[in-house]
Amino acid sequence: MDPASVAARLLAEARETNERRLLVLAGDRERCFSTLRTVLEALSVGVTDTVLVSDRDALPCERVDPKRTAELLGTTREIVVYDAHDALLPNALGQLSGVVDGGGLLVLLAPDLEGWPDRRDGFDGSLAVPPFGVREVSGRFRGRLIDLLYAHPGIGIVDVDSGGIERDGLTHPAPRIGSSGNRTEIPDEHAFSRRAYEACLTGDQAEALRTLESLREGRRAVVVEADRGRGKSSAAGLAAGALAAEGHDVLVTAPDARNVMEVFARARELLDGEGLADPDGERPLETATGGRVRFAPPAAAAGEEPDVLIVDEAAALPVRVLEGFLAVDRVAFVTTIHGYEGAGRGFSVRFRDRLEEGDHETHSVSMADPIRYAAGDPLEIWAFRALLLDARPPVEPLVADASPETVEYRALSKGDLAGDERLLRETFGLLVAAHYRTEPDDLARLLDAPNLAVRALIHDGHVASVALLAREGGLGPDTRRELYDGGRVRGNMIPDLLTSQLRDESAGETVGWRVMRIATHHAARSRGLGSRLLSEIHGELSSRADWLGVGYGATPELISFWSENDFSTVHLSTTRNDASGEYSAIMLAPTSEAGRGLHDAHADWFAERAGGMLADPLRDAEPDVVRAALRSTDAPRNPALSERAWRHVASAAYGSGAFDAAPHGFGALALAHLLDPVAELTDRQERLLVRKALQGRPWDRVTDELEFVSMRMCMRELGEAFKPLVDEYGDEAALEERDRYTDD
Ligand SMILES: CC(=O)SCCNC(=O)CCNC(=O)[C@H](O)C(C)(C)COP(=O)(O)OP(=O)(O)OC[C@H]1O[C@@H](n2cnc3c(N)ncnc32)[C@H](O)[C@@H]1OP(=O)(O)O
Ligand SMILES: Nc1ncnc2c1ncn2[C@@H]1O[C@H](COP(=O)(O)OP(=O)(O)OP(=O)(O)O)[C@@H](O)[C@H]1O
Repeated sequence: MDPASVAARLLAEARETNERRLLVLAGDRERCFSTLRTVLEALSVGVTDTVLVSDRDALPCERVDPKRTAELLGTTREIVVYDAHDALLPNALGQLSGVVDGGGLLVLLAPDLEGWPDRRDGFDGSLAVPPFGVREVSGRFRGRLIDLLYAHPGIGIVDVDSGGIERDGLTHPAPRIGSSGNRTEIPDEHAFSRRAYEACLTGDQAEALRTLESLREGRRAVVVEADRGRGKSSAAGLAAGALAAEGHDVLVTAPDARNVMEVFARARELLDGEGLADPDGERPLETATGGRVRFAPPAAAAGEEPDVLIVDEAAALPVRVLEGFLAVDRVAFVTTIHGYEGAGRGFSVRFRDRLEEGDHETHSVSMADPIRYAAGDPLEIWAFRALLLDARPPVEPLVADASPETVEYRALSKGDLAGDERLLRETFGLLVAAHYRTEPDDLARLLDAPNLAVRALIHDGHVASVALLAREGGLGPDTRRELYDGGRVRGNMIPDLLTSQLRDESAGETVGWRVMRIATHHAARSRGLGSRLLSEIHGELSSRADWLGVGYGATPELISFWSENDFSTVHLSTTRNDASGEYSAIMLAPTSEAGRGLHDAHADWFAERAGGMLADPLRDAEPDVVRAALRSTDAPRNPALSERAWRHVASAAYGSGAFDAAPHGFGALALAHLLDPVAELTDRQERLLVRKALQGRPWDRVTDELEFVSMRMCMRELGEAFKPLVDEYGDEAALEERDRYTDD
C-alpha cells in the first residue's frame, strides 16, 4: 500500500462511521510535504474543507499560524493538517483535534518518530526557564505521545523517508445495521413545544432541554455540564427560544459575544415558527407574546433583572461574577468540563458549593453524546488520553481513609510519572480538579520542564495530596539587572515581582521553590494532609533553598491555610486575577538566613505600603481577605501618630471627637492592630476598621454593608473599636485625652 491509499482508506472508514481518523506522516520535512500533496490529490476533499496549520505556505488552502489555532475553535474542517516539525505545541494539538469534523482526517506532520523525543524543538525552548537551558528540557511528553500513536486504533503511520507503512490504522468497523443517525426520543411529558424537542440532535440534548424546563418558574438554578461539542450551547438556545415563546425575558451572557452564536442561532430557528416578531432582524429576538432573548456581557448582565438568565461558558468566568448572577431567580449555568483546549474545573471547584448552599433549587444535567461525530470516536479517545484531558483524581474510596498517619511522602520524578500511567493520571487529575484551568501544555511542563518538581503524599499506592513546585531565583547579576530594568524573565514569578514591581534588584539572587499548586483529594481534606505535605517539603528543601513561596487568588480560608503553615504575606496584587476574580496574595516562608533577610525586608515594606494600597487600588478588596492578609504578615508596626492625631483619635473613641476631621490617625492605628492584633475586637469591628479607617468608604455604604441599624450606630461602633486600641498603643497625650472623658 502507498501513503495515498492508506489515507484514502482511513478517510473512507471515517466517513462510513462518522468518526475521525489520524494519519501521521513522519520523516524529513520536505518529504512530508511532498507526500502530503500526493495524499491530498488522491482524496476527494475540497480546499475549503482543508486547513493547514504551519508557518509555511505549503498548500493551496487556508493556512493558520500554529500559535493562532485558538481561532479555529468552534469551527470544523474535513481535513486538518498540523505541521509539528518546528514545534509540537500541545495546546494546538488539542485544539486541532476538536476542529476535525465527523468523517474527517487529522494529518500530523512530524520528524522521524524514533528521534523526535530527543530533538529539542521550539516548544522545548519555552520550557527552558532561566537559569536552565534548553538542553535540560526532556522529551518525555513526546515519547509518551508516540507510544500512544502506536497503541491506539484509528491511527495510520507512514515513514516518508523509507516509504514504509508502519500502521494502516484501519479499525474495520462492523457494518451498522439500521443506523438511525442521531434521532432523538421526545419525552412523553414536556412543557416546551414539540418543535423544540424535534430540533434536538441527540438524546442528551433533549434531556438537557427537559431539565432546562424547570426555569419556567420558581427560584431555580440549572447546571448543564458537558465536554466540548456536545451541543450544550444549542440546548441552551432551544430553551431560550422556548422560554421567550412563552413570554419570558431571557438574558444570555458569556465571556465573549462569539460564544453565544449557537445559542442565538437555535433560538432564532425555533422562534421563526413560533411568533418571532422580526425573523431577519438583529438581536434581540422578540416574540409576539412579549418574550425576548437578548445578550449582555457579564459586567452589564450583573445589573439586569431578566426573568431568566443563561450563562454560557460559565466556567470561564470568575467565581465572584457567577455569584453576582445568583441575584436572578432563574438562572442556567452552561459549562465545559473537558475541552480540547484543556480542562477547567473552576466551576465545580469553587462555585458549585456556593450554589448548593444558596436558596436556588438546583438541577444538574450532563451531556455525553458528541454532536459532530459518533460516540467512541478514536481521535477523541486518543487525544483525551495523550493530553490527559479527562484525567481524574483516584476514586474516592481509594483515599477516603487517608490521614497524616497512613500516608508516605514521595518525590515523584518526571521518570516516575512518565513510567507509571496510573500515577501520572492521578497526579495530573488531582492538579486539574483543584485548579481553575489546566491545559495540555501543563502536562508537557510536568513531564519535561527542568524547573518543576512534584511532591506527593501517597496512601496505599494512591495520590492523596500533591504539590507542584517551581524552582525560582538563583539569577546572575545580568539577569537581575534586566529584570530590574523592566525585562521579562520566564518562570520566575516571585523574583520578577519583588524585583520589577517592588524595586529590589537583589531579590533574584536567593533561590526559592514556589508552590505553583497544591491539592488534597476532596475526600481527604481538612485532616492535616496539606499541612503535612508542606512541612515535608520544607524539611526536604530547606537545605537547598532560601525560601518557599506561593502566589494565589486570596480567600480568607486559603490565607489561613498558608499562614498556619508558616507562610507570611509580603504582597497583595493591585488588580484582580482574571480567572479567579480575586486579589493574589504573595507569601514567603524563609528557610535560610538570606531567605529570612528577603522576607523581613519585604514584609516590612508591605506593612509600610499597605495603608496606601487599601486607600486606593485595594479599595474594594473584601474586608475578610484584608484582615487575613494583614494578620498573616510578619511585620509588627508601631503606629506613629503625632500628639495632635493621638488626641483626636482618643477623643473620637472616648468622647465627642469626630472621625471625619482627621481620618489618617485612625488608619495608622487600624493597620497596626490588623497586622498584629493586640486587642480583642469582634469580627464586625475589624471589618469596620478595614472599610472605614483603611478603605475610606462612605458612612452610608459601610452602615448598609455591615448591617448597622443606623449610621449613628455605625459611627458609635467605630469609636468602640478604637477604645482598646487607644488603651494599648496610646501615648501620654492619648491617655490624658482619654482620661478627661473617663475620670469622673
Ligand atoms: C498555590 C495554590 O495552589 S493555592 C490553591 C490551593 N489549592 C486549592 O484551593 C485546591 C482545593 N483545596 C485543597 O486541595 C485543600 O483544601 C488544600 C490544599 C488548600 C488544603 O489541604 P488540606 O489537606 O485540607 O489541608 P489541612 O488539612 O492541612 O488544612 C486545612 C485547613 O486549611 C484551611 N483551608 C484551606 N482551604 C480551605 C477551604 N477552601 N475551605 C475551608 N478551609 C480551608 C482551613 O483552615 C483548614 O482547616 P480546618 O479544616 O480545620 O478548617
Ligand atoms: N439541535 C441542534 N441543531 C442544529 N445544530 C446543532 C444542534 N446542536 C448542536 N448543533 C451543532 O453542533 C455543534 C456543537 O453545538 P454547540 O456549539 O451547541 O455545542 P457545545 O457543547 O456548546 O460545543 P462547544 O463547546 O464546542 O461550543 C455546533 O456547530 C452546532 O451548530
